Amino acid sequence: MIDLVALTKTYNNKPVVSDVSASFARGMVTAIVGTSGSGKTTLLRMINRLVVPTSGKVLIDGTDIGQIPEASLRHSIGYVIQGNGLFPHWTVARNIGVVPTLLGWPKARIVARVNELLHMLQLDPAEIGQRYPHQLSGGQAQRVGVARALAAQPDVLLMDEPFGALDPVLRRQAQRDLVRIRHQLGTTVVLVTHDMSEALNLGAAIAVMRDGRFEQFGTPDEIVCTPATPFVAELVGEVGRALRLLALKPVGPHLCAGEAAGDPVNDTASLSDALAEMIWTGRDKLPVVDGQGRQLGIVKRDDILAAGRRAGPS
Ligand SMILES: Nc1ncnc2c1ncn2[C@@H]1O[C@H](COP(=O)(O)OP(=O)(O)OP(=O)(O)O)[C@@H](O)[C@H]1O
Repeated sequence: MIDLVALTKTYNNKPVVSDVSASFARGMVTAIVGTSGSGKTTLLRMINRLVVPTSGKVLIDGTDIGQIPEASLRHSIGYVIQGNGLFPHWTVARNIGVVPTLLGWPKARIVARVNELLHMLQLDPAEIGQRYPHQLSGGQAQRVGVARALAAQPDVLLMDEPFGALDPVLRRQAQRDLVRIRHQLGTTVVLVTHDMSEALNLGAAIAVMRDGRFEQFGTPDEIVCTPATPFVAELVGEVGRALRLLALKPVGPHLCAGEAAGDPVNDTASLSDALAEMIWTGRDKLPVVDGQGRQLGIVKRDDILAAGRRAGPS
């Protein structure tokens, strides 16, 4: 758990982060979203003390990070930035092993850890490990940057616009990597992005930042359905709100008994994916299966439409 307590940073008497208090849940992705200059990066960098707060504090699992020596703090928190920040004259393997090396891990353990991370990020250690950063594609370099941040098994991973330089296909892949990593490792992730769709897709909680403050801090559902201010509503976008909502909800809870023809959807697919499949194939119900391909029931178009409708009087 990360607690921000009245966290404030001023530069030249101008507040850049103003009196922010919030708790980010352990093992979850918290997304910080906002326009350029709203203070997202400054807030993120106060969590690993790359920026020292003017006042207030950050607690990680109850410990004030101001009390932890800087070197051990940085080593215990993974940090991923846009453009990956790899050392250009070092091989991929050496780049990934940098923090374990600084921590004095035995060589064999470092090699094993580097290989394990490359495998986890679906990169072939034999092929990629000995390359230099300029010999990698953008997507590969981004994955190596993530592997490096995870090398010393941090509990917390800070990510600052980590997917900003990737094309849309690689971006989706990298987002899926993040979901998998968090699931496998239970890492607490704080993700800075200016892209509300990315925040809604990845965040269990979302902080919408403006002028150094949190305008709203809530679940994706709350941000979409009950935006706290006109600014949040504008970021979410009035148009397409129903589809955003459907993208957040899985098919599973909307299952019902019955028969339907054609290709099935998975119960973990989103309602928006199920609806898109219905539109594309001209069906009004789809068979639903679980991860092992077992039939669970069907999902109906009318139920999906109802799930995307706003609650309360229209
Ligand atoms: N070291 C610094 N000295 C003075 N001002 C700074 C410093 N670092 C950041 N700022 C200012 O603080 C404000 C917030 O910057 P920050 O980088 O945190 O915003 P951001 O929301 O991450 O923006 P972006 O999305 O463009 O990266 C900006 O006005 C920036 O110019």
